[in-house]
Amino acid sequence: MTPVRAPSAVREFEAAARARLLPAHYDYFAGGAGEEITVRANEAAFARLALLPRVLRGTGKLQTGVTLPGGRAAMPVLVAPTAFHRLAHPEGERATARAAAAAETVMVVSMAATVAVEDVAAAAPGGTLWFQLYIQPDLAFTEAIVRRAEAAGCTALVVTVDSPARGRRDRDQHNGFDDLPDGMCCENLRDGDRVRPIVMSPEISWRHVDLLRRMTELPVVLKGVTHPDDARLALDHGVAAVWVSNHGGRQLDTVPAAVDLLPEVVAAVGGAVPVLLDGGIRRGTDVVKAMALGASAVAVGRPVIWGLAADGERGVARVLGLLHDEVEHALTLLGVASVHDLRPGLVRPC
Ligand SMILES: Cc1cc2nc3c(=O)[nH]c(=O)nc-3n(C[C@H](O)[C@H](O)[C@H](O)COP(=O)(O)O)c2cc1C
Ligand SMILES: CCCCCCCCCCC(=O)C(=O)O
Repeated sequence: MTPVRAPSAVREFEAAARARLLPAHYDYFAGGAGEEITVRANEAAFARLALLPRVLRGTGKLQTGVTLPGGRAAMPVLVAPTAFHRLAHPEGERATARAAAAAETVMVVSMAATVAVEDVAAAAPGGTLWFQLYIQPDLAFTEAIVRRAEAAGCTALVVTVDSPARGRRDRDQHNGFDDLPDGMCCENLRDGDRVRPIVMSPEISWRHVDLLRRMTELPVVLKGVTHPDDARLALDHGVAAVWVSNHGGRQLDTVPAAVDLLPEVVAAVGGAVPVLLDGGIRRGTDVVKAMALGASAVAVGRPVIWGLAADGERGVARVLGLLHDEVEHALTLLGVASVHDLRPGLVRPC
């Protein structure tokens, strides 16, 4: 009998995950807004970028660690906030957090997590957690959530600003996916004996970012910036980092690929704060391309879900391990010793 091999590339986890997930749940994780043009563009844009290695650089020991406002990570790949991990695996966000801590990277806990942020933190003592927030129009409730994140030991707040409304997800509408199974809920939305719905409000504005900054000492990272003018405004409003993201193509369809937006945002930020990026990262070569174009670190959403659904904590650990190994391998072949030495000249369109 032919032995079944463990996936040797991140992309292989998707098939393993799909085989284990209910079809409607697979569609929720994999899908995006509208025609999913942006979903596809995110990955395709990396394929259109070529790497141009240098030779005989005597690089020796490699350096993949990065220091960010909310702490240090041993690899430049963070776990992006994604909702509903218990749909993928019974251990849910606990398993993800353990794997992220073992990889010594940051896990951004979604406000829509199916395990409470306190329990995620308890599952992975010593891990670095950031908390992702959708600012709720009820500011007292927003503040209560921020206090929980602080008390749980989160070291940064990631405020998602690309969601003044929910994306139109055709797959979810077709599948009638509009509720979580019994016994599962957004645990961070508990308010006394009820669980509030997440409100995505078009009324949220820069004024709320200012309010939030006054509410907490935690560094505020703005996730979902695509326009360079917004990156400049973010600096005016004192954010600690700008996160370029089109939400994995799940919000406004036909927004350009995230990596194509990166250079203009990096230029607008001008080194004042770190710039993070997510969307379509599936290989170590994608990571080094993004960093060569100015990202301080990147994050992965779906790859973590695929690892979790395929094999729980072990699957997430393998996904993160593969990406780490591939980053090191790409650095070696590029003739670059440190992720901090990646420069735009190493990348060109093809
Ligand atoms: C299933 C799923 C759920 C997500 N949930 C959230 C969320 O709760 N909060 C958030 O800010 N972004 C959320 N995102 C967006 C991710 O943080 C990230 O921007 C995106 O997944 C990156 O693209 P990638 O999946 O190609 O890596 C979600 C993405 C997916 C795929
Ligand atoms: C269970 C039915 C859907 C409820 C929608 C809540 C959205 C939570 C935010 C998750 C997210 O950002 C995403 O991209 O999905």
